[in-house]
Amino acid sequence: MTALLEIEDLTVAFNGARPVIDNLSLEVAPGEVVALVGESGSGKSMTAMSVTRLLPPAARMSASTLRFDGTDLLTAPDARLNKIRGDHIGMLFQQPKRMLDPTATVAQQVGEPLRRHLGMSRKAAHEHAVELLADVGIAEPERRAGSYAHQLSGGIAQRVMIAIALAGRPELLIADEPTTALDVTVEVQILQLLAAKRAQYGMAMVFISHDLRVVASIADRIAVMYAGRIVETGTADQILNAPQHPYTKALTTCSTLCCNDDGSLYVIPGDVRSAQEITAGCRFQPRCEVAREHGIQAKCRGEEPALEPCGDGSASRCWVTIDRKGPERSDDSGKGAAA
Ligand SMILES: Nc1ncnc2c1ncn2[C@@H]1O[C@H](COP(=O)(O)OP(=O)(O)OP(=O)(O)O)[C@@H](O)[C@H]1O
Repeated sequence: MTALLEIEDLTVAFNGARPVIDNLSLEVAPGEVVALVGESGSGKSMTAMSVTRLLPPAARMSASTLRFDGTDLLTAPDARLNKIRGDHIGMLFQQPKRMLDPTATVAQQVGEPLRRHLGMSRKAAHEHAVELLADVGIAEPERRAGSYAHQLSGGIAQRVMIAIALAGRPELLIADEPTTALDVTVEVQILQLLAAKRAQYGMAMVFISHDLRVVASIADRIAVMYAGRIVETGTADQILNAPQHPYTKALTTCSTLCCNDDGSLYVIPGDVRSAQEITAGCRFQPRCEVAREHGIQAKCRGEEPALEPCGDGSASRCWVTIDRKGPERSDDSGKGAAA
């Protein structure tokens, strides 16, 4: 099937420093939910901002392919990009109350894309905005339509943001940590709403989260990011139940709130910033317990492994998983997945 979103060899760097996204490739099929998972600073948001071409001005981006539904996003003029962002790619962010305009009512904000992109009159946009609020599960939508951001709870504000993002019936929704700022019960409700809307409209999603638990219920496929690289990719089932890469395994342990022998909560030793100092070898190596256990730190320090297919449709960037497969490994295409 032709990919809806195609990213090949995406690299993003700031001020000539080491790239924060390094040769990343990813495809999203129509209707598919792909989760990007990794610790803070691994490059998830920069990947999303590259797709919408909304990177900070200081960022320098390159890619061999960046295509959405046949449109080359690298060369598309601003007017076309604006239209794609409004009509075809919806966006959700972490702090819904901050993303809303404090000076406009809910109805004005939900109605704005309807007027701008669909050419609706003020009255028609208001009526449709109320319908959209009801559609995302907001009780008393008429009353809520007249509310301002400061009058909304975080969960209602995120429902409003979802109504805005889905107003143009986008083919792709990019959701960047959409539930991180919400409490657990509201988080579940928002995840259920997104899953329902995805089923209703058949839209694809790039769902960004630092938490594997959160993406478990919604993702078809998961790409695990570490220090600007995809280190493992596979179906949600593969990543959650049979992770290959030591970093994914460590994230899985964290997400199950596992305890160490002494009863303390398991955390991955070290932090992602240590990867900035790595100039050769695997970026996760300084934190990798598996490399230590296998006594292969020298190899891991010497050369960075490629993202290699694991034989079951998943792929992992780790010398341990590559060695396990022996010398007949296939090439590092990463197609249909990520590199
Ligand atoms: N304006 C900027 N100038 C320089 N570096 C930046 C800028 N914005 C982001 N970065 C760096 O880019 C890297 C990737 O950031 P990004 O926001 O994509 O990470 P993330 O995985 O989404 O984490 P988080 O969930 O914390 O946003 C980080 O090291 C970050 O410090």
